[in-house]
Amino acid sequence: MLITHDLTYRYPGAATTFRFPDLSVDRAGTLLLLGPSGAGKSTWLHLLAGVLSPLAGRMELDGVDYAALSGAKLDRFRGRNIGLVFQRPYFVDALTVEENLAIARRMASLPPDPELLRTTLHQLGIDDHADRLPGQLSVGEQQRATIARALVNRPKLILADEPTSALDRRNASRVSALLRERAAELGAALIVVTHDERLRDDFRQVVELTSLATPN
Ligand SMILES: Nc1ncnc2c1ncn2[C@@H]1O[C@H](COP(=O)(O)OP(=O)(O)OP(=O)(O)O)[C@@H](O)[C@H]1O
Repeated sequence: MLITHDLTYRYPGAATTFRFPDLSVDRAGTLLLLGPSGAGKSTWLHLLAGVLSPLAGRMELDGVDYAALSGAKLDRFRGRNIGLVFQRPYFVDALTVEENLAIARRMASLPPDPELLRTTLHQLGIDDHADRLPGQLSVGEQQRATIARALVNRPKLILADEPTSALDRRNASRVSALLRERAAELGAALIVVTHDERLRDDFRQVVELTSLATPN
């Protein structure tokens, strides 16, 4: 379960501070954070991912307090427990799709599991592309490969930043369904931040945001 309490963040030198509503997301819960561009959604997701550290407040995932972790421990915690899906895929271009997935496991110090990689790619309908380079996939296929990579460590929490904004209606609906199905299968909590209104009805919890920034 993910819990946050009184989270705030300020970019260095900024005149405003972001204040985030408290969250409580159960194991296998789904949450959509819906808001306009610039509201602070990506900032929020980076905090939840432990990529940014809050100015104040607490975050806990399955009883582990983020504040107790730093450096390599935090990287390892993230690699093992949090699956990240960004709007644009970040792959190692010179490696195949399957090799990119294998790296995600290695970076989290998890043992190789070729069977799991193949199964995951199959579930996402891109097993035919396992041996291709990421640049040889369509945008929709790359997005599914990104989701596959977020799943191969069997995370407790999946965080997705605008996973559907660049996709047409059919692919957006497919990606939304895949994220929810795979999260449910893993028993992982799923949080999606987006301005894509098309996702509104797909999620159990929806939090609508206006700007989260307030003057210091
Ligand atoms: N590194 C940074 N330094 C200073 N300000 C930043 C930085 N990153 C983002 N911001 C500012 O914080 C605000 C929120 O940005 P954020 O990316 O979190 O919004 P968002 O809701 O995800 O928007 P979008 O949907 O356009 O990505 C914006 O005004 C942005 O300019």
